[in-house]
Amino acid sequence: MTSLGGRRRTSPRCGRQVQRQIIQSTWSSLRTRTHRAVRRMGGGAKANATAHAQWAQSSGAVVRQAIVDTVKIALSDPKVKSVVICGQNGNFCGGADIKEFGGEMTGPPLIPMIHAIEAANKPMVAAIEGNALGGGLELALGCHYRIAHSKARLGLPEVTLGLLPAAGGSQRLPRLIGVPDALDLITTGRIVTAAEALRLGIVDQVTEHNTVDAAVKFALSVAGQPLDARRISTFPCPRPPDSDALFEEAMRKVRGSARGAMAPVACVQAVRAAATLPYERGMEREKELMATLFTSGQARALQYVFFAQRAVGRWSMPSGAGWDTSKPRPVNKAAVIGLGTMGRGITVALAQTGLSVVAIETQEKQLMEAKQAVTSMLERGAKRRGAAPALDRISYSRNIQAVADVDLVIEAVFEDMALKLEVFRQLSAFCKPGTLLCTNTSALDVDELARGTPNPELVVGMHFFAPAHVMKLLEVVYGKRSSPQAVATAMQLGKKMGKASVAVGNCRGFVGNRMLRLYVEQAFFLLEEGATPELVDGALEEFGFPMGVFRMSDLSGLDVGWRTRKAAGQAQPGEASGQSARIRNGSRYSPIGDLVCEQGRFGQKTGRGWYQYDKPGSRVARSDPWLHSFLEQYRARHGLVARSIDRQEVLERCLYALVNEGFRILEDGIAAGPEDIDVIYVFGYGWPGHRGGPMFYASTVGLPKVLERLEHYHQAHPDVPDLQPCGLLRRLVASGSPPVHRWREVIKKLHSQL
Ligand SMILES: CCCCCC/C=C/CC(=O)SCCNC(=O)CCNC(=O)[C@H](O)C(C)(C)COP(=O)(O)OP(=O)(O)OC[C@H]1O[C@@H](n2cnc3c(N)ncnc32)[C@H](O)[C@@H]1OP(=O)(O)O
Repeated sequence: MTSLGGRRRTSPRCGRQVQRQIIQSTWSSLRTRTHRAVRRMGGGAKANATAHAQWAQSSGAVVRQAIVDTVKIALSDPKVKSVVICGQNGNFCGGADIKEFGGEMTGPPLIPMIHAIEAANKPMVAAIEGNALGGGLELALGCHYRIAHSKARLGLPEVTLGLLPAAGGSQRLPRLIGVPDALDLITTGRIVTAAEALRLGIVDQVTEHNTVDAAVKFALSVAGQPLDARRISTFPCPRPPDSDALFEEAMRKVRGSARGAMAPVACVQAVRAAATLPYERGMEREKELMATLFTSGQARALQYVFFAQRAVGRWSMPSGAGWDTSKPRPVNKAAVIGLGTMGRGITVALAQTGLSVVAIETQEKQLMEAKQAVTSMLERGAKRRGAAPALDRISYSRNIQAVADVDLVIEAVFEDMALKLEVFRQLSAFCKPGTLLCTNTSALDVDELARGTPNPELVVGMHFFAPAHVMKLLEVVYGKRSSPQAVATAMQLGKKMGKASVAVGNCRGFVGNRMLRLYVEQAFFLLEEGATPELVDGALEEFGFPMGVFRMSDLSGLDVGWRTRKAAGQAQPGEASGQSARIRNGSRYSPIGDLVCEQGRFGQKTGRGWYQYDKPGSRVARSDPWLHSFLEQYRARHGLVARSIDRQEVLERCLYALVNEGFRILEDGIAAGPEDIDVIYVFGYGWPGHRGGPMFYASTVGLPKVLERLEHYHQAHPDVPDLQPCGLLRRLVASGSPPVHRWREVIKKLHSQL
């Protein structure tokens, strides 16, 4: 048996040898070690040489070369009976280095390397600790056996990067675990635990102990046994009897869930090739499909989102404080105040994270209902994950004094400033010193709330999205006086809850809702000018949103925005006609949404909204003749002449207005960079990931074009000041429209000149 570091040990039990190949799968930090290892190998590798290597294009070539060489040596050495391939530092291999995808491929190609491993005449065993993802799992699938640690995670997440598993993964996985499960994993990129991998048949054994030792023991036990039945590429692909229907259903599902996204469709096509073609032809199809995806704009956009998601973790505040200078406080116990829909979801999310939670609701009946709802949400989640529900982590109380020993409170009462101020006053009296006070609000002023407490530095906003235990986005809103430590604590808690957490400044609507207002407003204006909800929604859904603006409004309830507009003094009762009915503070305003609400049409919950539904609560939207004649009468009353509007105009008006506000947000320093806005939109507002978020999208359209179209629409609608192109957009265009990752430099310069 050969050990790490080039020392050779002989198995005391059988005297046979196992070659261990170390694949280094962490990304940049170990490059130097990679090079050292390469030099060692270059200096005359022996059969027992260790390859510390990295799965990356630049050094990935080195890894592949090392694997090819070492496997060759191991196979030709009669003393070596079996080979174990493992990672280093507890990690098998997380897959390719995404940053290197644009570069030239050098070194031995991956596919022949995996084929050589599979064709080996000695048992090749993958010892999987940590992650085996993407190319990492494809390598493991080329091995004859896979032994995983119980904490390992396995998956083919390529689809989330706009790709498909193109090193044989799309052809081997269905042969190994069958078409339905392979389709699920490959089209969703879902990552599975070792236990699920064992149940699915991806791994042969799971160990709680040292994985490499277990794999070595296993490798020795199978040395000399025939391998023909272990080469996955030679397996016939099990074909379900109704496979045509299965693939059609899979195609319908991916087309419905990721509208316009190419990768999930290509994944279905690749698995279909595995099920219908001999392996070699399937591999050709896999290659063909990957060739289209690899250089596509969609793959670039999704890979941008991957890095943007990580970039938002490196948050900063205008003061310069940020993730690298602010230490979060430990949070072991938290309280949630108010157990409506949001409070319940937040309670579930906290309990699932492993925190002790005190859930407080003053009304007995509501408390009982909430307890029941939270319990069933936790039970459903636990069943899905195959874990025990975290019921005993939650205690329920009607008394706000139960917050006395918590480290952090999330207030989730009704969106009413007076009510929230009163809750914060009580919290300040009952919490122990230093308790962080968070408000779950989608629009209220965090500074005003903070001013009402003796310790404003402990106050931050945590804007969750409904349902809070499911939606991935969290806006962490810092006020003028929030301490960096308070922000760091909220950001870390968000990360622990598995949220894409984005730190943003305090302004009306924060980032997401501030931009959304402009998007919705343009949709209303388009209705006034001649569009229908169907036309607007059709254009937006074709663009890739899961729901257009009107369908989404029906789902979330029209009354929510109406209440906000009434509170802001915008919505006024009655059907006044004439120009003044459509002007607020000197700017164009559309009362269409208010008038629809006055009819008691609040969307799905009332069975009527922008569409009609079979009954209240039903989800299938049907075109509503009432709405169309309402629009005609409205236009007639206001002297508006309907004109023909095409989908292009719908997209430009709605999306560029939203993007323009994004530039204003960057200019105001409410978001630190375009990545923050893009992550908020992709994870919280259904912006299609394959378009990369609104700011990335603007860069792909071309900033000069966005500027020109905004100027055009502003000229056509001078009463809509929001359409006036933002100064930052002009500045970026004047500086040659740099790529999105360089916008921060321009923004920094702009801020330094203010
Ligand atoms: C023409 C055919 C060519 C075929 C070539 C072969 C193709 C193979 C396909 C693939 O393998 S695609 C890649 C598949 N793998 C993944 O998608 C995994 C992505 N990574 C993750 O899921 C996670 O990072 C992790 C591995 C589970 C680790 O999670 P953890 O929370 O511990 O760390 P992070 O904060 O996510 O990442 C740390 C650090 O590393 C960077 N990074 C992570 N993965 C990659 C990667 N695949 N490529 C480049 N860089 C990666 C990440 O950006 C972080 O760095 P930062 O500087 O802090 O941003």
